Amino acid sequence: EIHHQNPPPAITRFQQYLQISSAHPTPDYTSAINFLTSFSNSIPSLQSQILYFTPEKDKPLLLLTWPGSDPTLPSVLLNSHLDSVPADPSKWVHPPFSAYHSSDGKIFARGAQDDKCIGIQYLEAIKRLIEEKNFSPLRTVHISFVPDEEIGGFDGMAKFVKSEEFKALNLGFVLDEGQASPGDEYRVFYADRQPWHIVIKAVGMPGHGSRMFDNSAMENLMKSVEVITKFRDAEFDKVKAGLAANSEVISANPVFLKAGIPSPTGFVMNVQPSEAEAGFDLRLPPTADPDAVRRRIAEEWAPSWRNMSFEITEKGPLRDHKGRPLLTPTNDSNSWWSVFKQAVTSAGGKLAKPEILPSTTDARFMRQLGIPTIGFSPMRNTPILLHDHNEFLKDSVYLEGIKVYESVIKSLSSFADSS
Ligand code: MET
Ligand SMILES: [Zn+2]
Ligand SMILES: [Zn+2]
Repeated sequence: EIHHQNPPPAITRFQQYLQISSAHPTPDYTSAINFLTSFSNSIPSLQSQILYFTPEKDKPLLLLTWPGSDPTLPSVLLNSHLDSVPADPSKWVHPPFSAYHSSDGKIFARGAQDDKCIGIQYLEAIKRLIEEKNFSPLRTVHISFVPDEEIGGFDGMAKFVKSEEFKALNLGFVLDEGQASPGDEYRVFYADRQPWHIVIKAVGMPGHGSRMFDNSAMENLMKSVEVITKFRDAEFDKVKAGLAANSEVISANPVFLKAGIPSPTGFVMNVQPSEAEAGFDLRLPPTADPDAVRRRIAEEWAPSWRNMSFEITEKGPLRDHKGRPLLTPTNDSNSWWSVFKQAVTSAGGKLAKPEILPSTTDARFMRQLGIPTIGFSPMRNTPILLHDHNEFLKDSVYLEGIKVYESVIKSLSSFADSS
């Protein structure tokens, strides 16, 4: 039972972090970093530094370090991102940056699940291990708060992993964000799907709105949209038939359509335009063959014989430097996994069968370097609301997550035998 008049300090701090708007397109990174730095300064033995990877120094990355007693051992990184996707206040029952605490314990805010919860839970867990349990780690533990994850991470984690500072961390294992679990078991992720942004463009004959003719830009675009929709349905049918999980097929979802000749009242209605385009968000599971997808796009989705062209923007790596898919083993061959799993169990939690994440995180940049990385956000009995209106997390679930991290951080940082 959480008292609303006098909530525990951990709840108040979570609300304070949520009240800082770090939503795109204008994330307030400075306030977020100031808040986190001042909290971290109040925890003994945590060191902090701010790194920048853009010349404008407008995208800070906060790196905290809890030194272990044996700094020669590979260290543990706990990662989260500072930013969030935008929120349209008119679609929310409570303002998205109010962190409103309802009488049934829900804390409403953009970022409550994705992923400000885990960033500050890491710190609360470390604070308790130091102040209440008098625990000191064998391995060094690093905590990173990175910018720009939601826009691809290119000025954030993608640059960080290439830096000297990153190499010096000598990482053995990374925890990054996962997703909420509607059931009793925590979900856990060993891979991500990789995003490709596809824009297809059609050109064609312009003409009077009344004329029937072949090869208009609109006709060409709509034929392609039909072909892509068929592909989408076939992939989705595998999921509906129970043959594959959502995250094990290729998703191809339309995200914009752009055509027509603007006029002061809307669009010119009696002219058939000579250009039209559409955008798709594709997500490829690690098992997908990227060359086959590229061929399909060129030959079927945007064939030049239909006056189509296309652009593929691959938002991150699909393979490591040895050409292997980006997967972290979740079996006994990975002793980090065994330690992690045991720690969740001893905190009273249970892990669901490890999954591929349907969306994409910064974990891909660490996995590309061959560093074992697990996606995990300890939220169970919680609806999946990331990027949705009215995103919330229950206070009790949030506090339970801190206990899980206490156990996980303690075990990972005490783990003596690295293989
Ligand atoms: C485009 S990189 C990933 C951004 C975001 N996390 C997503 O899954 O959509
Ligand atoms: Zn997100
Ligand atoms: Zn996220």
